[in-house]
Amino acid sequence: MKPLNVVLCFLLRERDGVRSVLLGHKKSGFGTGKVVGVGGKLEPGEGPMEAVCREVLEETGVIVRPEALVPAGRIFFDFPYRPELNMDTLLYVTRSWEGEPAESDEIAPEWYDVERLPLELMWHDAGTWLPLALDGHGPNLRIILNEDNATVRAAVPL
Ligand SMILES: Nc1[nH]c(=O)nc2c1ncn2[C@H]1C[C@H](O)[C@@H](COP(=O)(O)OP(=O)(O)OP(=O)(O)O)O1
Repeated sequence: MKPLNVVLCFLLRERDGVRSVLLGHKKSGFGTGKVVGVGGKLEPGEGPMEAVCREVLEETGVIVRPEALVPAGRIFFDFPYRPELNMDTLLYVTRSWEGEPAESDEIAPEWYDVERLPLELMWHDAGTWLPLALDGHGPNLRIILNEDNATVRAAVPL
């Protein structure tokens, strides 16, 4: 089964020596109730960077330009027990945007200290790849989920 093509974008800012990342409380759709990255599925005919700019605008009201996006890795979320959920996910970070993040129907955005990510509120796998992506290590991983479609069976190089 063909995976869904997905993008995630992490806005990074530094204030008073503290590096923060914009994450969001998901209010609807897949992963409701979790803290997640901003992003979503590509629309037909759309390129990944185009999708990032659209999703960031839809979910947070912030304008990000394609030139400001830095590729930050690729994660294949592999759900062997629900293969229709498989997602091939491109990660991006950006340090430059216009506007202030605001709540939407999909996401309530919030800044988190990169050194104290809210991993207990996120997908179980986030601890495996998110710190690597935010530190510029460009993780390239297949995350294989367990039968509960939540906990991690394995993380293997792509
Ligand atoms: N194991 C996992 N760990 C994680 O951190 N994020 C995951 C994940 N599996 C999926 N995701 C993310 C990637 C993607 O941003 C999101 C699902 O895409 P969407 O936000 O587009 O879903 P929705 O159901 O809200 O879609 P729409 O109804 O089309 O808005 O879930």
